[in-house]
Amino acid sequence: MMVRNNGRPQGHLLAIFAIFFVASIATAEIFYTAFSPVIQDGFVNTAAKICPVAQDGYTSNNFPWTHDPTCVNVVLPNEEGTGLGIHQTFCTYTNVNYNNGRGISFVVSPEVAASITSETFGMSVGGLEGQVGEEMGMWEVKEAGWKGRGLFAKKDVGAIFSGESVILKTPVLFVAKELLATPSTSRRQFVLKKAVEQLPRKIQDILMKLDVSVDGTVEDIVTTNGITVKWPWVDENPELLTVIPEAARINHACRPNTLWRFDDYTLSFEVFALKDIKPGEEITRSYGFEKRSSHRRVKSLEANFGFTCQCALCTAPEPILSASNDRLSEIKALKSVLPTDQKDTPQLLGLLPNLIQQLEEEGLLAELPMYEEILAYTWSSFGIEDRARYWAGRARRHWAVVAGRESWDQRRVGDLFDDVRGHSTWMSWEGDPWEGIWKEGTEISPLKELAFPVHRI
Ligand SMILES: C[S@@+](CC[C@H](N)C(=O)[O-])C[C@H]1O[C@@H](n2cnc3c(N)ncnc32)[C@H](O)[C@@H]1O
Repeated sequence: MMVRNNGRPQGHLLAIFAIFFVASIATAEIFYTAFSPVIQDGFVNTAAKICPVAQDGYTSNNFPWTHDPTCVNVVLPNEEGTGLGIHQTFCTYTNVNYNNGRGISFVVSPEVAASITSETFGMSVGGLEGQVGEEMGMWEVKEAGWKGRGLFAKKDVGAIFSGESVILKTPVLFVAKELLATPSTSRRQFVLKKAVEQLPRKIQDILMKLDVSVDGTVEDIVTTNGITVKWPWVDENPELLTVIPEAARINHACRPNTLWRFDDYTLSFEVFALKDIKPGEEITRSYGFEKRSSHRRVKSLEANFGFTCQCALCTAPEPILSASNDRLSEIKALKSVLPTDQKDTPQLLGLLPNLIQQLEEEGLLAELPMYEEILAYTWSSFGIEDRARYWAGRARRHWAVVAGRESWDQRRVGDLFDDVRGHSTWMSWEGDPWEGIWKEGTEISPLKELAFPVHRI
């Protein structure tokens, strides 16, 4: 039986290193992978209607779908990318009633479909919809020059504050990225078209009017507007492209004013403000590559998304671009010398304030709280209360934006902020924290940190 547990590990740390290394490791899950014993190939035999999907060890014909799945067998490229590999089945699964009649279609393997439980369907964010974004008059779709149309904060409402939700919707389409890599063009297009045709008419019309890049097929709509999410409920965590028509209008910026999160349990997709957005300002998100230098960023966006970036940074005058490139190099260099051995922890006091400052100046805000939190634990471990509290306060504020006000991350560092001396990291460093910290001929020095003002939070 698959166990779904969105809870995260509790407990404290001389957390500095744990955060570093554990943050990137996905929460371990026990995955239940089902295999559909009868796969009908919709392309070969379009009359075949039944494509049973195993659920919790039992087999049911169409749960929770309102249409019988339609499947195709395709050949995937092999792992080396040098030729064709194994055959794989992908099917269209639709629930036309999902989320108060918004509807939802998946074009995925039977294993992925089998991992979607009735619980997920019961937890849809239907109740919250209608309170966020469009319906609240927060934003509107308008012309955005070279970028086509875009999403803008409405002029006649106040600012959208950092952390505030801008869009909270369920996707209407999920497509396995693997399918898009197959050479079986007609089979691929067959199931993709089916997935749209089975959705409610209103959503079909909205989907088919989204921006396109090549030929206006459903595949083109999916690749132009889809956002990549990982599906953690089956082995190998396949990537799915998901289309949320409202979010699809958001243009790319290398220094965006929103971030998004996808809850793979409730299937809710939320776009939220990363910083305050003024009335009339364009709402942007990053499609990726934001840490690369300007030239490489533009090339990567062209290669992966087929457009030449016209965002504020990419079109900025040369001195601004080169200052940004310098900061990006500095950020990379600082990250590369961060200590990986616990005995070198004191070096963090010199390196992290510099890194945080560069990230802040560069507008790479999403990365701030992790480093601020590490710094807070470091000061706490050396028994310097005001500095531990200062950095914990900053980390807590930034986590509340980046991970959410109710997030575990925000609460975790909040524990330190609320009671530094009672925290498990307090005075946990054994020995003299200043020993070996000044390295002859290097800039690794805590002096920079000591120059940081300690504000009352
Ligand atoms: C997901 S859509 C965004 C909304 C789209 N502009 C529209 O009119 O619906 C992605 C497309 O918008 C355009 N676009 C998005 N961000 C851009 C940017 N920074 N510079 C130039 N074009 C951009 C590109 O044509 C891209 O293929």
